[in-house]
Amino acid sequence: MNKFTLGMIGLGTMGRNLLLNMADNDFKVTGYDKDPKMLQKLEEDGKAHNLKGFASLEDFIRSLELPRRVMLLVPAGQIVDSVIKELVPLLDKGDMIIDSGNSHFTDTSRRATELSEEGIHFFGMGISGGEEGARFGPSMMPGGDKTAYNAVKPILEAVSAKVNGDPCVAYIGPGAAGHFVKMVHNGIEYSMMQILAETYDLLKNGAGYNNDQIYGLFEKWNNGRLKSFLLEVTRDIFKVKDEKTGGYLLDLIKDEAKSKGTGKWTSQVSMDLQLPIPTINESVSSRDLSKFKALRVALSNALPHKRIEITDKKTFEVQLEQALYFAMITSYAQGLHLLEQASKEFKYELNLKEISQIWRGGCIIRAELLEDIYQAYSKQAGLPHLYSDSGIQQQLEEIIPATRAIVISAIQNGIAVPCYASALTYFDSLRTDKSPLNLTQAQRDFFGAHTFERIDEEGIFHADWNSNNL
Ligand SMILES: NC(=O)C1=CN([C@@H]2O[C@H](COP(=O)(O)OP(=O)(O)OC[C@H]3O[C@@H](n4cnc5c(N)ncnc54)[C@H](OP(=O)(O)O)[C@@H]3O)[C@@H](O)[C@H]2O)C=CC1
Ligand SMILES: O=C(CO)[C@H](O)[C@H](O)COP(=O)(O)O
Repeated sequence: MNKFTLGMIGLGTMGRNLLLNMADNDFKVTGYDKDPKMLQKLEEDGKAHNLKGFASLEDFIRSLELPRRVMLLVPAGQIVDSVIKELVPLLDKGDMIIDSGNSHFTDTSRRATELSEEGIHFFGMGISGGEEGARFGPSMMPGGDKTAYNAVKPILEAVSAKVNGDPCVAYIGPGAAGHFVKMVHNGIEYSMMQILAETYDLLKNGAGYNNDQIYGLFEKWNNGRLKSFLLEVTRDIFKVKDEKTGGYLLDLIKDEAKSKGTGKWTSQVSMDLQLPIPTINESVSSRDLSKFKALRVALSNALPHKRIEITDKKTFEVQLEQALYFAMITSYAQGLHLLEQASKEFKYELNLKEISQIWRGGCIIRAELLEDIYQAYSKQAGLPHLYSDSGIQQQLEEIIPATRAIVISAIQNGIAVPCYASALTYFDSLRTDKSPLNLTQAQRDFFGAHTFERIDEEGIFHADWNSNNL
């Protein structure tokens, strides 16, 4: 029997579609899943390619050419460890395992170390684009063992999304760099989604737009500089009707958001690295806050407020487009700043130009704006922050006044805009040459003798605050 080039474990949404994509690109691939229904579905969908699925892990492993390339697309966490445990006794030295799920980067580091002791190459790869992306061209972020990467590079490049002919996949860096970058991608994704939710709230509850009007506005914006995958799918949501009731499906969805953890992990790491990403943090908190439905309902009854309708809708639309653009720039800026810091801390050797390039196509956060970001990092590899680029600065000058107007109007009208407000405050904090944190240092020294530095003299100082000129 001719052996298979790559085997996929986990034939759910992502695994099945990525495997079909590989088969479309003439790679001889196979799959394994514990669930017989998944195997049947793979064979039905893959009839044209004679795609084979195995119900026995042993047969699946025997069917692969040496050295074996095994890709995992199973749920992240404990399941990945149990699949690896089952796999290892069946593999030989030199074989490789590619974990393409949303694994936590610290799990990836641990697994790489454990598997290298067994002589097995392991690398973690983030993949983005959802079902459609996996099937027709995702963005992929592989990191870790370069031998293993080189062995699958031609497959990954062939199946990835392409922008101007360039594949949306590149070697990200050593260790768990691939999974780290995918995690931050998801943090940016959470932020962009929350900003769009706040925009919806402003339009619906602030300015009284109906779903059709919001669809029209998003359609108009998506034809301009805001063009992005998330704006496009959000626009389409406003059109979808419920089969049962005939009403808008969106209006029937409970307002409590779930999450699988990648946004939270991004916020947790940012705190550990002391690299602030407040807008991403707010998007994580907004999902968590939404879960207190009963409390929200009780408080809205106990503390009702009247929302004032925004009447100058024309000006409001123009300003909102600018504010939305600003908040999107800031979401990327915070994520990229975190990557810069993590690269130093974890020695990931991240190339932000290349990362913005592979995010331009295939992934959930793909957007026209990434072209400007890519240009910014192409001009200056060590750009300290996205706001430091002169092209971005010109855009900021134009859009900040409108952002202020939108945030003020939201606050006056009692509409919660945590991401918009935090993005603006982040901007104001970052471009402040003199922060008020000299006072924080004085307070710390006053009550705890924690010392401070002076602006007129080198060294570490402590003052006797109680006896000084009171
Ligand atoms: N869905 C998405 O849009 C994206 C998902 N991801 C990530 O990709 C990974 C896979 O996600 P997705 O495809 O959506 O998940 P699914 O749940 O759709 O598919 C996972 C598949 O793995 C199977 N499985 C579970 N345990 C085992 C095992 N021990 N051996 C073999 N097969 C097993 C599951 O079977 P069963 O159902 O019977 O348990 C299921 O068929 C996750 O880490 C996810 O976070 C990344 C990007 C986008
Ligand atoms: O990885 C993805 C896309 O890039 C997934 O869509 C993402 O994991 C969804 O996350 P959550 O369920 O937490 O909203």
